[in-house]
Amino acid sequence: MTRKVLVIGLGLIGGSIALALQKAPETKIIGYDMDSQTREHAKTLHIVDEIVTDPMQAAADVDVIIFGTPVNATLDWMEQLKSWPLKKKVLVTDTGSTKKSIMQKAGELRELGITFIGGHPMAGSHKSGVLAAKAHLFENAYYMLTPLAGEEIIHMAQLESLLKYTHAKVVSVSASEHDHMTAVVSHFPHIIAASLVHQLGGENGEYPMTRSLAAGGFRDVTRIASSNPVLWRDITLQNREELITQLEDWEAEMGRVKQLLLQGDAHEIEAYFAVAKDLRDELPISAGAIFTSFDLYVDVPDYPGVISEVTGILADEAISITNLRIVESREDVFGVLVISLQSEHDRERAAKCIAKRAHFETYIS
Ligand SMILES: NC(=O)C1=CN([C@@H]2O[C@H](COP(=O)(O)OP(=O)(O)OC[C@H]3O[C@@H](n4cnc5c(N)ncnc54)[C@H](O)[C@@H]3O)[C@@H](O)[C@H]2O)C=CC1
Ligand SMILES: O=C(O)C(=O)Cc1ccc(O)cc1
Repeated sequence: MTRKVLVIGLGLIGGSIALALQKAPETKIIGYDMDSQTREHAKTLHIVDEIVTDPMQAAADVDVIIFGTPVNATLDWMEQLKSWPLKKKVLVTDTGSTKKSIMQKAGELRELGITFIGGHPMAGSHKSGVLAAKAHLFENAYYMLTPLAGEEIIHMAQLESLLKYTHAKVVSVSASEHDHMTAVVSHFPHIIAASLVHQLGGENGEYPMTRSLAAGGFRDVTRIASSNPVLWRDITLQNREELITQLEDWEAEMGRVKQLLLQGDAHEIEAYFAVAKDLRDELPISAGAIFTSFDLYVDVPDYPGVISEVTGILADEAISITNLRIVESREDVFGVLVISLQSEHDRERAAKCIAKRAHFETYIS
């Protein structure tokens, strides 16, 4: 019997889940988004099998409902769900970055006999919208589930058997553990990134040239400030208690740094950076990497057209590139071209065909 899945919210995350689930056998993916252009794209790009304009009507006949909406919109939909005609065994989940408020609402749904298991794939990017959706977005990333206490094992198994098509690592945690951990590694860094950009904005009057100098490091640490503001408004509002604690800890930490600078003790300052370097260098790469990119470094000789030669080879082999940059223009005959690919598999294929057809050396950082 065909399993029917309704995805509400077809942006980066909802669209990527829908694409990943296209590989699930005997599964029909139905999609809804409040934005008509998104609905149109989802249909023409075959992200879903069917687009609907009335999610309530569609929900009556589906086995699984997945919310890919910003977290405040998800709360609104969950409220509406209470009065919808649904299949008795429907399984409802979400993809939101916060979990405490959502699971509180899930408790209300449980009282009405509706099963809701919170979900949060720990992968994504600063990009948003259906056109950024990718089937492999969640590969190897953690996918956190936050069941209500006493959730039936069979419901967990049903959800996991569907999510296996995302190729993510599914783990279960409580909603409060989730909101604490994500505040530290995801939500608070967004505030810091935005604040650094604000600080740069403040330079415009007296030192307008500063922004032209914002290169490598600044761009790395502020990439996430380019994310969808509506999404982050909702996330920070829903997780504001944890974020206030993070902010207080950060203020204390900055106080410590200020003291180090006031004292001007070279040894202590070096130790501060050394401890941070060691901790940063020990971070696992694949375990829950939030923004996964598969970079391939190519040593390319310095002659006109060499970059289009490499991209042409990849195009011939139908390998998509997500990013391309030159990290270092050396003064000798070789430069390093960094190509970001969509998956480990694509990176291996790219390395092989570049080596075979162009004889350039490739390596992974
Ligand atoms: N952006 C990221 O990297 C990640 C985001 N998330 C979570 O996934 C959810 C979706 O985020 P993204 O896909 O990044 O956002 P997005 O902005 O790419 O997509 C959201 C989609 O929801 C639609 N939408 C907004 N309000 C709606 C409503 N009331 N009813 C129906 N559709 C509505 C929008 O039109 C849009 O197509 C959020 O809850 C977010 O916290 C989770 C992991 C990573
Ligand atoms: O782009 C990045 O590095 C992100 O931070 C992506 C992201 C955004 C929201 C999440 O809940 C999880 C991951």
